[in-house]
Amino acid sequence: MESLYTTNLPQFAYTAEQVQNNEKQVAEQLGFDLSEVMQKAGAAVFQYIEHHYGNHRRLLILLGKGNNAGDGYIVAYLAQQNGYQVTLVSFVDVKSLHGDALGAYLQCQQAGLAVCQSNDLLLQELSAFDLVVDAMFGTGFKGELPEHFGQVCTLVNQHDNLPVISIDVPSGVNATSAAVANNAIKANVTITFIALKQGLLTGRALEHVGKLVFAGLALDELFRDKIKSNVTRFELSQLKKALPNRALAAYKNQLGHVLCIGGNKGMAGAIRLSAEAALRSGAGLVSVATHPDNCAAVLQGRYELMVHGIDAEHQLLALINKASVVVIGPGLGQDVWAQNIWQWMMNAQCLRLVIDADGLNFLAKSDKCTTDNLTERVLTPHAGEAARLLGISNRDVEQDRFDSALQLSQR
Ligand SMILES: NC(=O)C1=CN([C@@H]2O[C@H](COP(=O)(O)OP(=O)(O)OC[C@H]3O[C@@H](n4cnc5c(N)ncnc54)[C@H](O)[C@@H]3O)[C@@H](O)[C@H]2O)[C@@H](O)CC1
Ligand SMILES: [K+]
Repeated sequence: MESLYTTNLPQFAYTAEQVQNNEKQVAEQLGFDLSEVMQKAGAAVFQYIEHHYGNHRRLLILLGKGNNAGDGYIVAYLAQQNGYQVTLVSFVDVKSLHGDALGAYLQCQQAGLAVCQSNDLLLQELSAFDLVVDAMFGTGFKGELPEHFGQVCTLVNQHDNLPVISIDVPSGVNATSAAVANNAIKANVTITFIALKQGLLTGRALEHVGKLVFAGLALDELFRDKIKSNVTRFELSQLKKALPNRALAAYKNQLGHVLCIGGNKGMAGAIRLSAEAALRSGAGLVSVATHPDNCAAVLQGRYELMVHGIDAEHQLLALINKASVVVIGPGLGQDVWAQNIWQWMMNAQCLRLVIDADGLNFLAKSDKCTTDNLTERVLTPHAGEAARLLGISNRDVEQDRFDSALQLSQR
């Protein structure tokens, strides 16, 4: 039988809203209604279980009230039909189900599958199960988990040997912003449908997603062609393809010259690592401008580097004039030596500037960014540095990493 899922993830990612607002139209254009799409979603998850957890015969399926639960009911139905022992636990009154989720529930009911309401006794007995299917919340989730959902997620997370498959999105993860609710479930595998959700790709969400698997449900290609994505996912293999081929007769002066500025007294490591990374990723020439005390340490064992001790910032001029890309910040520090270099650089002309680490700290303290004359700038903040640059808390950044990145790019 044809595989209904793949571990080769698409390149483009979308918000939950983009998927919700467009899946119906895309499905209809292909001649499906959404209840058929739900059947396909359930079938893809069940096929994954059969292929990868086929000897895990006792399934616990945790259900909410929306269409994510609808997918869970379809998985339950298919598993029961194939001889699995299935226990369904709903955290809402099944009377509140409606639409396609209700249809999927009725399909289970007709097949004789009973649904338990969440009950403490059952939750104490997780060792009676081989696999948990998380169908509590999907793309509809925002904010914090209601307490009784959070309690069961915590319990499941504590059972290290109990694998969890999350349907579409791990419950408690916001599929758009990558914000993670308290007590969100930690999946071993998340099988996501139709289009990759951007919130599954970054930050703390990664710890909850586990292995990410994609099931296009036959809608993915049309969806991708019709809907513009604002988030592109890169894998190393794609980055390799993006690098131009080297001519056989190429020589180092034709392959770019990176200048790495940083490494204060006693902090040679970061600038050495960034310079070495530039060499390894293919730069023809790499120069380092660092504290004079670091020259020997930076050069040690990496004799391709051209290392310059900087006593006075004007010494940078000759180096910048030769560089095609300048990196400033790794191990730069915050003292007078570092400040002088930073100030000088902010008035210098260079085509491309990567600002990292202490460079970002200086940038956060500047009342205005004096690098406006530059044509290309790349900032590489972690969440803490991004928070400083935006004048917000780390938590605020983690609540929406995409929006934070967008705000930074617009400054
Ligand atoms: N037939 C369909 O529409 C299809 C739906 N799909 C599934 O449907 C999912 C989306 O379904 P829904 O839009 O119903 O949403 P969910 O099933 O993700 O969420 C259910 C409900 O939870 C509520 N909710 C959100 N945050 C909450 C919070 N913090 N506390 C309490 N309640 C909260 C929402 O208002 C929503 O009504 C997808 O993730 C996917 O699994 C797929 O099966 C494809 C087909
Ligand atoms: K889920």
